[in-house]
Parts: sequence; C-alpha cells; structure tokens
Amino acid sequence: MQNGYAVLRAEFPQTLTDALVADAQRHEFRLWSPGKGGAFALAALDEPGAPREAAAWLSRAAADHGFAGFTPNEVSYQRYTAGGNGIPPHRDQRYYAACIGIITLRGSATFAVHGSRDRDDVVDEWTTGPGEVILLRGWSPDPDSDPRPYHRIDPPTSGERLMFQARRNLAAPPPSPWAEHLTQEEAQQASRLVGATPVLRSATGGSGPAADDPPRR
Ligand SMILES: O=C(O)CCC(=O)C(=O)O
Ligand SMILES: [Fe+2]
Repeated sequence: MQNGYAVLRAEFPQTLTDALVADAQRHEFRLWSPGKGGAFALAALDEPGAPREAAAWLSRAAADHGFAGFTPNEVSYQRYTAGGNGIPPHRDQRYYAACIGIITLRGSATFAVHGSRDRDDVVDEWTTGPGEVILLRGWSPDPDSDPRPYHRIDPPTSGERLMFQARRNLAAPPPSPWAEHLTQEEAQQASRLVGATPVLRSATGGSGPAADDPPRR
C-alpha cells in the first residue's frame, strides 16, 4: 500500500466473480441520486454465499497489503451505465473504517486517485476492469491526518460496469469506540444502512425500496 490505496490485478478468482454477478442479478438496483453514482443494491452477509466469500477474500487481501483489521460488515453492488453518472473526487464517509474493497465484476471505466477534491489533482488514473481489486484506506480517528484517499470513478465509455464493494460500517455491532467521533448526522446515516436489508427482485415485483436518504456523501 502506498498513498492509502493498493490495486490488485488479476488475483480475484473468476468463479467468485461469476458468482457475484449471478448474485447481483437477483437484486433490485436503485439509483439513489439522479446526478451522482451508480444504481445501488445492498447485498447479504448474514448467509452463506458469494458476497460473504468475497468479503472474506478481501479481508485476507487487505491484511496482505497492509490494511490491518479489515472485517467487512456491509457489502453492496453498484451498476453504472455509459452516458450515466460517475462519482467526482470524494472520500467515502467517515463511518467506513479501516479499508474499502472494490471489485470490478463486469465492464470497465476510468478510476482515479486524487490529491484533493480538485478534478485536476490526479495522483494516479487507470482503467479498471473485470477481476481488478482496489483497496482504499478507510477512516480512522487521527486528529492530525485523515488516511482516506480521494478517488473518482467515471461512467463506462460503453455498456455497463458492475462492481462489488465491501466496507466496515462503524455503526454496526459490536459497538466501536471510533463511532463516538461521528457527527449525529453521520451516525444516523450509518445506522440506517445497518438497518437496511437487501431487496431481491422477485420480492418486490420490480419496484424499489421506499425512498430513504442516499447512502453516500
Ligand atoms: O465504483 C467504484 O469503483 C467506486 C465507487 C465509490 O467510490 C463509492 O461508491 O464511494
Ligand atoms: Fe468512494
């Protein structure tokens, strides 16, 4: 790991990629924001399956690459379309601790690490594609330095890009002393995500979950 991120190319098992794609297809995706980000679907960690296996894989990979103590407790998919949204330079919320693991499952797009929120302040930029794993430092309570790298994802130039992400939400049990550092608004948003359940397509007949606050920035 350097500058708070690591990129693992061609190490993630193809069978697990395929299993995640199949799992993603069972879920209802919802565009949380009309202007930012992909369509989002929460996945399940509380039962055996590809998301749980992938989270365990990411936890081991994180430990191997200098991100200690990453035990994901929130997993989700995002699907982006050509001509749709990306996400401009940002840091993930402070309630995501330790590490954030991102796996591109299908499609490709430009991913960039930035030195700041400035669109021109590019530290590194590349095309991320199927099987590539990106590890980003999550938040930790150090008053002198915030380890979270700014990053950006563009929409794919053609077709779709589907990704899986695993994070550690500080509001989930067991209680974390780090959660005391969160603002009330951050804590509330984090808790809402902890309380949310995956929505399967067959369970909804094609509609999405009731409107709620967006899970990001
Ligand atoms: O799609 C990606 O690779 C990045 C997504 C991201 O940065 C986010 O959801 O915060
Ligand atoms: Fe992000």
